[in-house]
Amino acid sequence: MVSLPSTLLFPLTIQNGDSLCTTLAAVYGKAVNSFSNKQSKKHRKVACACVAPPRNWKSDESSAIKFNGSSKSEHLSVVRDTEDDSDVLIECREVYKSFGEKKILNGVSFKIRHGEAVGIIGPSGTGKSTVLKIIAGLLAPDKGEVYIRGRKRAGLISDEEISGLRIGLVFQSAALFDSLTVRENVGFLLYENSNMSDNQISELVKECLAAVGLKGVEDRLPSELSGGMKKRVALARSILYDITNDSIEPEVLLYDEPTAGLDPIASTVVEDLIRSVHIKGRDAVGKPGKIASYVVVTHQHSTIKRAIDRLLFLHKGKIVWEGMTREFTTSTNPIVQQFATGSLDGPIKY
Ligand SMILES: Nc1ncnc2c1ncn2[C@@H]1O[C@H](COP(=O)(O)OP(=O)(O)OP(=O)(O)O)[C@@H](O)[C@H]1O
Repeated sequence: MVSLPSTLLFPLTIQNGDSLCTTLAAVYGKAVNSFSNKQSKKHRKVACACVAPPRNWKSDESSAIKFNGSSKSEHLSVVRDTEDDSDVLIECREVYKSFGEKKILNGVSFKIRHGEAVGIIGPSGTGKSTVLKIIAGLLAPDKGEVYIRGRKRAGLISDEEISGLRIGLVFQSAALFDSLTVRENVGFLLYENSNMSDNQISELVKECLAAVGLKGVEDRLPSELSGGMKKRVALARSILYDITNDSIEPEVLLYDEPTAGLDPIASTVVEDLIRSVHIKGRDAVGKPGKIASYVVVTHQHSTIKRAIDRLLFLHKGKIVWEGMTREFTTSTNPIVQQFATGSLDGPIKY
């Protein structure tokens, strides 16, 4: 049973022409405009979050790096001594995905460990968002496996009875429901899926908004917010969880281009927020963050430098390079060099 309040669902690109709200509502299993009437608070299975019994973690190792055989890294700062995978939260093993005739992923393998801040970079259209959707269980791979805390996920997240790890996807577009207030947007899944009272949810929403530096906006509609504020609201929604649920599961957040379209200063704010809600950060009210690990898909250099410790470079359906962020600009890999400098000359052709 999964009742993850903060997990957002569905591809960024809505393929069938549905509005985002309609589509999200469909995923949540009800129409948005019935939201205010519904107070049944019944638990329901939603298409999200993930698998496996809790384990004990080793100490945090944000700079931990592990190779999967399909990629190379240079100048390793930290080499893990053994094959101890007890801190692996998510693993993609030889994942393939095509859309029709179009082969997108061609054997993608990597691991996300507890405490990590990982970035996925690479040319446009190379399948980065597709990887996030596969990790989130919104798309099933054609071939290959996804392991969540060591347990193989059979198909889509919605098909399975799962627990042990919450996975949240933060959309590039913020994906707020236009007709709902900020409070209703942030608390949406708790109103829908938890047994918490309205007052409890309201308090929690307030706390989460404060954690991302937003106060007094609960009654506003999304149309009354700036783009950067909307992103913060989306972030607040992603860190909200049911405090009455006894099982404390680690959470991995997946950010799809969180700073796209923002000015440099607004980008810095969002980058720092991403850091602040991580377990190694402190949020806007000084509390330690709750997010165990996160994965960011981005094209922005500032985001790579500021919010990411380890990078995976996706090209032609494979991870062709991985390494620590500081190795990115000094890499001798021609693909990485071309990407880092934005040069037209090199192996990446448009
Ligand atoms: N549901 C889908 N149906 C058909 N094609 C799809 C679908 N989702 C993605 N694609 C195609 O798969 C390819 C990879 O898309 P994806 O969004 O994962 O790339 P990306 O690396 O995130 O791109 P960008 O950096 O431009 O955001 C694109 O050619 C896209 O058109």
